[in-house]
Amino acid sequence: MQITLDTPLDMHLHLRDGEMARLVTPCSARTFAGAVIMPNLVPPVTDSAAMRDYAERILQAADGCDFRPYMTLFFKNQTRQELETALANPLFFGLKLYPAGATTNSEGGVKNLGETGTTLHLMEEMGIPLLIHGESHGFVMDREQDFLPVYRNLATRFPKLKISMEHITTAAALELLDAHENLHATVTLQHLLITLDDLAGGMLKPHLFCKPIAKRPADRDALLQAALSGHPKLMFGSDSAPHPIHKKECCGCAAGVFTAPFALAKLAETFATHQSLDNLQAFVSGNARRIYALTPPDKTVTLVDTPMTIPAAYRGYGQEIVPMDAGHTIGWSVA
Ligand SMILES: NC(=O)N[C@@H](CC(=O)O)C(=O)O
Repeated sequence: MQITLDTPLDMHLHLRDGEMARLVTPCSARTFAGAVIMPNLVPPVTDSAAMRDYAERILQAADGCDFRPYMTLFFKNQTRQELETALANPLFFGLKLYPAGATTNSEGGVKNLGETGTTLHLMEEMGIPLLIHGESHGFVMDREQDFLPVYRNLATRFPKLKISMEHITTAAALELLDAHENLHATVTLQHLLITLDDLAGGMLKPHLFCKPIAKRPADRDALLQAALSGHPKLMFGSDSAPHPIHKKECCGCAAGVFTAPFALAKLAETFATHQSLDNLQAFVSGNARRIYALTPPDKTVTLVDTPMTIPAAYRGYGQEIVPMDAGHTIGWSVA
């Protein structure tokens, strides 16, 4: 069995910077035609000059692969002038809003959502998508669910604003997605496959720890069914988020799961296992292209049902990252 995918897109990706970016960027650029690049560097990418320079470093790190970084700015109540300057860069994609402290490097995020209205009005008027890390500061298993009223409120107040609920993890978020025309969502590989049990039900698995945390079987099953069915508002966004091994295998494990190098192969295996390969194209590209009218570089990737073993670690440029399912064999690989 095999499948050829056109212009695969990763709609939520962390490439970091410096040596780490040099190691991980080719892992995505080899198989994806483009990816939405998250701005949570230290310091975060808040203005157009920093965004332009970061895009340049990513393109250099992509090592000759045809790969379009769709760049985001870290939401900071940007002004009209700042948004216009960003829009002048053809690689600019949207603004990513982090509630302050919700996840890795988000300390400078939004403290008071009530103060975001002016920028959101401008974004609506200018057609700039809003990407949100939708978690409250409550109990960890309820953070996404607690945030859903915020999505509802924003979707209603700004009906022309394209809002993406990033890396959704609950059946409740899926329901909300269907209730508002202007809501869209990304979902990761790990949230289609694992629950809290896989992470913490037995021995603690740091390489499965991310934000939002994996939820209940019913949530995982609902997300998987939606992806397998090619749900038209659901897009693949790996949230592949590399951390060096010493920040994962330690006391105080950083949140983030690294999946980029084999995400498409694992998705192909998953969709094939559920006789849903026909819907993979929509999930990994078609939906995103339609929702955002994207024209990524032409690129096709053929996946075959030839097994591959996920490496124990990815090493280079003085970095070492342990991926999800390190050392496991999966049934599919890139041809
Ligand atoms: N997903 C994560 O657990 N971590 C991401 C940030 C994020 O997307 O939440 C990271 O940058 O490490």
